[in-house]
Amino acid sequence: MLSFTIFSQPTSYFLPKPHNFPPKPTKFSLPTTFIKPKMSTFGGFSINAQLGSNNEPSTLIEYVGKGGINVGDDLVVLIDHLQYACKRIAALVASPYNSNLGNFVEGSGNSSRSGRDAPKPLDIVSNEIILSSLQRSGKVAVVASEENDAPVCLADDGPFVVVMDPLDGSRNIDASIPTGTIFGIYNRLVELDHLPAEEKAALNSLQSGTQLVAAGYVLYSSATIFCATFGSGAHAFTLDHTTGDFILTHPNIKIPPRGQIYSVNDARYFDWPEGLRKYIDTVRQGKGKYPKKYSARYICSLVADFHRTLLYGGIAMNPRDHLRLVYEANPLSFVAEQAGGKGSDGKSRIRLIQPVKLHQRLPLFLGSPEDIEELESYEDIQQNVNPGYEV
Ligand SMILES: O=P(O)(O)OC[C@H]1O[C@](O)(COP(=O)(O)O)[C@@H](O)[C@@H]1O
Repeated sequence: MLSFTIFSQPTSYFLPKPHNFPPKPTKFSLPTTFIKPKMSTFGGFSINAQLGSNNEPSTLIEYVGKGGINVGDDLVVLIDHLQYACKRIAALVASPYNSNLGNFVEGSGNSSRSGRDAPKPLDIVSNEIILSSLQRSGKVAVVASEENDAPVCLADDGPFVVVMDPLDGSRNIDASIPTGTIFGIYNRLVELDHLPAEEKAALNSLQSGTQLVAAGYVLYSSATIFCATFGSGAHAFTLDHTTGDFILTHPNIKIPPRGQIYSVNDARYFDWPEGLRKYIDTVRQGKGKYPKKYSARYICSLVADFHRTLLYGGIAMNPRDHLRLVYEANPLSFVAEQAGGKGSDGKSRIRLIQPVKLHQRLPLFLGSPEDIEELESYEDIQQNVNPGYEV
């Protein structure tokens, strides 16, 4: 039985606001710091506000629309609704002292997960915010979310299927640690239209990662960043709080072919297999193919760890069966590949793994191509001892 509960949520979250948040100035004049676009450089990657032909910065919607890569009107409408939802989540995570959140009991919502995995209030609210935006877009037939046991049917004739983790990393939320939304977009499989609703929703959600039309993530951190691929490179847009627009700041991201950073929860060292221990021991000592000692960075928030890896290079990994193929590994692998990187489960390319169930978990290694290849050469890198950690 499919369930979709947005109408029973506190109305304050779901007032059908007109789609004009925040109001757009008629003529936007740029602060000079934007016109002289070089802002900073990290690891050889320069962050620029890209100016369009009218000398104004390109917004996400302009970029995907007719003035940019022109992904088609339906997808533009979907992305417009998605970015709106993500701005609402950004505002919520930045200011979570909303009394309505108290109405959500930890572990409530439409998910049977419990213990460490039980959804937090902000997980549930973020899920509802995105679901209601996608429903209003009229462009989405099915949404498969981490927060719902089964896929949710929206508009029967919607051209797209969305898979998502609405708010990853939320267990750190009370410490204001970065969180993120992950999404993937597929075409609806029209050849399945004749099937019963539940069956076609499930099959539409289990498409292979190679069929993704678009994918990305939104990082909620010191900046809110919408990073996406539509199959022609990976591009990131930073939320400009003065106008409410996502501005193209990182066009055509290229991950460094090799980084000097590994990102993993190494408290699990003694549960790791021999190959993974050996790899980490080797690069820590600067004895790998790249003869410099590696550094460790681990936020324990997948989007944040992946975003850093995309910009600085190296590997973000979780070697145990924890992260989800459909709405975490596949979308992030698509972005990684479009930036010249790799997404692997330690043995195979992620996007070639056929999903068999919605919440399927697997080891995940994302990052610089040379680092991933070197790590894979140790062969025995998937952690099979997975006792169910408490924190
Ligand atoms: O406990 P581990 O293995 O370090 O896992 C941490 C990972 O789990 C996550 O919190 C995701 O877990 P959930 O999908 O259960 O929310 C990631 O953000 C993070 O990378």
